[in-house]
Amino acid sequence: MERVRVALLGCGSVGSQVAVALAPGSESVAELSARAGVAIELVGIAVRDASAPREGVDGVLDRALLTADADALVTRADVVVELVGGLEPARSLLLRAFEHGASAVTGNKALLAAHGRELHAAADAAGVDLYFEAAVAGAIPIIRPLRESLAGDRVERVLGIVNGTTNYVLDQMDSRGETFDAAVARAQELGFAEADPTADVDGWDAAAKAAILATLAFHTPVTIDDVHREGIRSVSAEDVAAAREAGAVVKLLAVAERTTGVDDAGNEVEGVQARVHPVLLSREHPLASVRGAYNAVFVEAAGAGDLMFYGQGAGGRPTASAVLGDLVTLARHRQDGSQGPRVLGHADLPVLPTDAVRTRYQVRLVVADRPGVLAAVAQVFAAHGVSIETVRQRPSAGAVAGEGGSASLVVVTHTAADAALAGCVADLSELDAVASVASVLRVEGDS
Ligand SMILES: NC(=O)c1ccc[n+]([C@@H]2O[C@H](COP(=O)([O-])OP(=O)(O)OC[C@H]3O[C@@H](n4cnc5c(N)ncnc54)[C@H](O)[C@@H]3O)[C@@H](O)[C@H]2O)c1
Ligand SMILES: N[C@@H](CCO)C(=O)O
Ligand code: NA
Repeated sequence: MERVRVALLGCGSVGSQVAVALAPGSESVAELSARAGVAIELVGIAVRDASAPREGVDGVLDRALLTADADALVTRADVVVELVGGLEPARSLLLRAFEHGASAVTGNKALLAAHGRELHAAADAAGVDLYFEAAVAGAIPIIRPLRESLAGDRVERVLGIVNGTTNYVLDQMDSRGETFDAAVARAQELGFAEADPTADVDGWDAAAKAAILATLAFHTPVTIDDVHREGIRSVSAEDVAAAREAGAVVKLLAVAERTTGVDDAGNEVEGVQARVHPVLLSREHPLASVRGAYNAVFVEAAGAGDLMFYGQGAGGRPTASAVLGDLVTLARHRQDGSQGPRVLGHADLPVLPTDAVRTRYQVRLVVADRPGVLAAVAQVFAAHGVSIETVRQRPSAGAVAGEGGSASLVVVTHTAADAALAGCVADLSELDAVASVASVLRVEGDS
């Protein structure tokens, strides 16, 4: 093969950076071609409006490369780089590319989390590659480590801070004492958060990434519908302040793990679980040090032990770095006729239902400081079969310390099922001695 023809679909934040790096005649494309061992040739860029001005691209690239006909463009390529986002037409364009024998690179987590199984199967059937390093944690190499470097190990658990917007918001609440609304507004001003921050703050973006991480880590197709999802809207400034006092931090984590649960037929089985929710994390945990809009993925493997991957999870240039890395690999594969490792095809674990989630919990109560209260509270946990790990008591903020006042009681449980915990909370609220259940948070790492 003398050259690898590349079709770029989409010329937005990420696509425009990829386009500039592949500009015909540029030093950068010459360098990428040298690394690939074959000439990389950009043959076209599909956009919505081929006549619209394009900042950053006009003057760098020949406008004749722009086309509004993505369907035709994919049939002229050896590698298609999909950066339009969304489910359609991205899905159909990739399937069409595979039918025509092209490989593909995508950064589209939403598409992979919904239709990954179909797309991987279509690529396998066509004998071509589908690479997607940019889809999880942007620039951070995490797909390739899971797919290739750890192929000889047994991954037990993956914990990720995979959404920069929510990490920025929680970090502002922690470091500046801001409210959730003020922190979201600041993230929007700085361009981290979208005008409609739903996909980020409600955990949709992280859930798509959790599905992809779980699929790779456990060789089992996991979709976004399989992911238990809670966002960060319920996290209050008081939760974050209380966490800080207790030497912990609140983070939105994507968790993919090999665990046991109860399947739909009521049997205890080993399986895969994927979930996204806020957690209380000890400041000792490596993920607690991930500040601002940065991302990190923490992998627990049987042989390797703990690994952590850290860096920028978003932004045009950082994300384009991951896309271009995939492109160089696929160009090499086209040149030597090889193919990357299969993603699916050796599934061995069932995906556990989302209501089978079991985690540790921290329950913060405001209680009367008088005899018998602790025993009454402990009795509620016992009645629901929830085992207590630690109990801490201190005077409530503003309350007079000592007997007769009110106290803040912080109970951390061992692993418990959601339903059992919900039963505890309902019964605790009914106790005379309990003024309020101030917060309920899941716990990861040592408390
Ligand atoms: N921006 C990031 O930081 C980031 C990080 C990781 C992954 N990603 C993923 O990369 C992809 C692209 O993201 P982005 O931030 O560049 O988005 P973007 O919205 O900036 O760019 C997408 C571009 O595609 C164009 N487009 C949409 N439909 C089209 C079609 N049918 N034909 C031609 N063009 C079309 C849009 O007009 C837009 O210019 C998405 O899947 C996103 O999830 C982005
Ligand atoms: N909105 C995402 C961008 C990368 O997917 C984030 O905040 O991390
Ligand atoms: Na990545």
